[in-house]
Amino acid sequence: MPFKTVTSKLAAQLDRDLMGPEIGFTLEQLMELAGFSVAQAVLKEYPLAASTKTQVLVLAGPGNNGGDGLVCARHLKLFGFHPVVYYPKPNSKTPFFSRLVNQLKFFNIPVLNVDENWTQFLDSDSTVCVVDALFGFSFKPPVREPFGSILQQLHKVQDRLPIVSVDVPTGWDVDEGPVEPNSIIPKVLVSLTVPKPCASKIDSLETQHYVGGRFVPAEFAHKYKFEPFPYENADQVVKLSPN
Ligand SMILES: NC(=O)C1=CN([C@@H]2O[C@H](COP(=O)(O)OP(=O)(O)OC[C@H]3O[C@@H](n4cnc5c(N)ncnc54)[C@H](OP(=O)(O)O)[C@@H]3O)[C@@H](O)[C@H]2O)[C@@H](O)CC1
Ligand SMILES: [K+]
Repeated sequence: MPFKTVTSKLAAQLDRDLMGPEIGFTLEQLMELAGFSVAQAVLKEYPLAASTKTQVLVLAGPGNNGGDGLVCARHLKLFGFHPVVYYPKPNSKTPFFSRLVNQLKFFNIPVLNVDENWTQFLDSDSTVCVVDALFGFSFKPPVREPFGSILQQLHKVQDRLPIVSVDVPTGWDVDEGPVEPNSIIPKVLVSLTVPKPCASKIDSLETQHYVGGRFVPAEFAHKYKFEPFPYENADQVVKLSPN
């Protein structure tokens, strides 16, 4: 399905618009829907009935992309998966993020800190997939540590352990795509609200492309010059390619 994209600059403006005084969404509301939609994409791609594996490794970054990952982990648990979260640089700017972490503890979901051994979960015998919620549309290369080393590890295992990237494959230039030679190639990309330009660089033979974050009416989509996506029923994601 052909799709329009919005640049990183426009995506940030769209976000501010949704959370501005006129429309009035809160970050918490949008993040809940964003994380919920990523969990739905995981379930659609890796149905529990098709495998004996249930473990999912969620890598959460320091910004809102990481927050989507924290929410996603909670919904994955409700769906029947066993998520483990690696959260090396907790967001300390707002208490909301520590509340999301408390919710994970409430759900008995392990949250590993920077010093803990997260690479033990890069094991395709027990792990279904890795959710890449490290960076989204505000990422500016080059990547700083510890995230550079994390990406190197992911690059090494990506042929045997599928990566599900949230909004933007981490390390990709949001507008240009995979500019670094060792960029990760996700098996699934879940664009949020509307794909960013890097999504047009994915190879549909390698990467299944979904859009999620079902939170704008048609008029708002038209203001940002894209068509609403053909979500079915109560689905929070729609597959754009291959279809
Ligand atoms: N409307 C929507 O669609 C919604 C979108 N949502 C989600 O929000 C995402 C955008 O979130 P965001 O703006 O917080 O930025 P994000 O990409 O998480 O990264 C910022 C962090 O990364 C850091 N950082 C940057 N570059 C770095 C580097 N090279 N190396 C290391 N660190 C680096 C930077 O640190 P700083 O530079 O500030 O020190 C900061 O801490 C979006 O993609 C979507 O997933 C939903 O939650 C809500 C509704
Ligand atoms: K990401």
